[in-house]
Amino acid sequence: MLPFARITIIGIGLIGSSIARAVRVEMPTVRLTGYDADPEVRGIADRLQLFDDVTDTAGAAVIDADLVILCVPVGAMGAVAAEIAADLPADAVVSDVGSCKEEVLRALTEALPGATIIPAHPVAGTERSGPEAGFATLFHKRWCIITPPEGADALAVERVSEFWRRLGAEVELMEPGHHDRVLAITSHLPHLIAYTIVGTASDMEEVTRSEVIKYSAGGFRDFTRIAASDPTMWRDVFLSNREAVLDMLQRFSEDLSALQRAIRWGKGDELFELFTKTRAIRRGIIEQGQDDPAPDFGRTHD
Ligand SMILES: NC(=O)C1=CN([C@@H]2O[C@H](COP(=O)(O)OP(=O)(O)OC[C@H]3O[C@@H](n4cnc5c(N)ncnc54)[C@H](O)[C@@H]3O)[C@@H](O)[C@H]2O)C=CC1
Ligand SMILES: O=C(O)C(=O)Cc1ccc(O)cc1
Repeated sequence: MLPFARITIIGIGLIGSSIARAVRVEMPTVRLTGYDADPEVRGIADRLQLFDDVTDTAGAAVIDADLVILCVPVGAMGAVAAEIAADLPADAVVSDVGSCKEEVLRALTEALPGATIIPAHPVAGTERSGPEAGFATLFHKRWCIITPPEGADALAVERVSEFWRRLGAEVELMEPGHHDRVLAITSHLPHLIAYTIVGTASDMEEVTRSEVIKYSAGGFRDFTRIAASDPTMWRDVFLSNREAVLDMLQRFSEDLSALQRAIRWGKGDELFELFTKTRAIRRGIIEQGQDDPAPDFGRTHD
């Protein structure tokens, strides 16, 4: 049996449109409704026939939904939840796909007291955004972390888990605060570092900058892909997960200072030891089948 029959997606960007496409493939009998605050995005969603219905207001989109998934930047989650509050059916499950969970859960709970809220985070994406960037296989073999609030309805948690499994994801449950610390180091800090290094390179004098572009071999190119990620989305991530990101950043700066010292004093053995350890981590990731799918996905879905 299908976990949900009438699904509403609010925010039709990379993630919202990918969910819509995947639902069409994996659960074709589901009735899909979409809403986006941007009329141009609503027009594109109509043209691409991603939904059975695209509505002009958030309230109209949720009126008969049994699952509502908020796919907007994390800083907009609370406002969107407040917008749907009056029209949300009492038995609907509300979920989201935000990259940070603790503050989003607080915002959703405040805007929707008494609603069944089961947040989720598909750990899958690319640097691209908007409805045309999405694709149906985005979640295949990727983790989806469900972060239920304390005392959450077990059946609702299982229905949301089953929904994500049907889209091809592997589901894991996690406490929201723990999720935010894990993602701070595995996703948020790497993005911050990419934004910094590309920013530093672009601040160089004119002649060096053109050489940076000309000779951007592997390392720098990989950073520019990540640093091309959506500015609104990532501004919101850093403001929402402030504590955990600042904590990881502190540790990172200490480790960076240690490396700086090792280079200054010619401690090659320290450098070698670290690089050997990090190489093993990369190999471990590949063995688990979690190596970087994004660049290929991005290219084949242009
Ligand atoms: N981009 C990625 O790789 C991943 C993103 N996420 C999370 O998914 C969420 C969506 O991200 P993307 O799809 O990448 O962003 P996106 O920029 O592609 O799409 C966001 C959409 O939300 C709409 N929107 C913004 N404010 C709104 C509002 N108040 N009401 C209705 N619509 C509104 C925008 O018009 C836009 O179409 C974010 O919370 C992000 O943290 C999660 C996993 C991966
Ligand atoms: O494009 C990449 O490399 C990503 O890291 C995609 C991504 C961005 C944000 C998330 O919360 C999860 C995945």
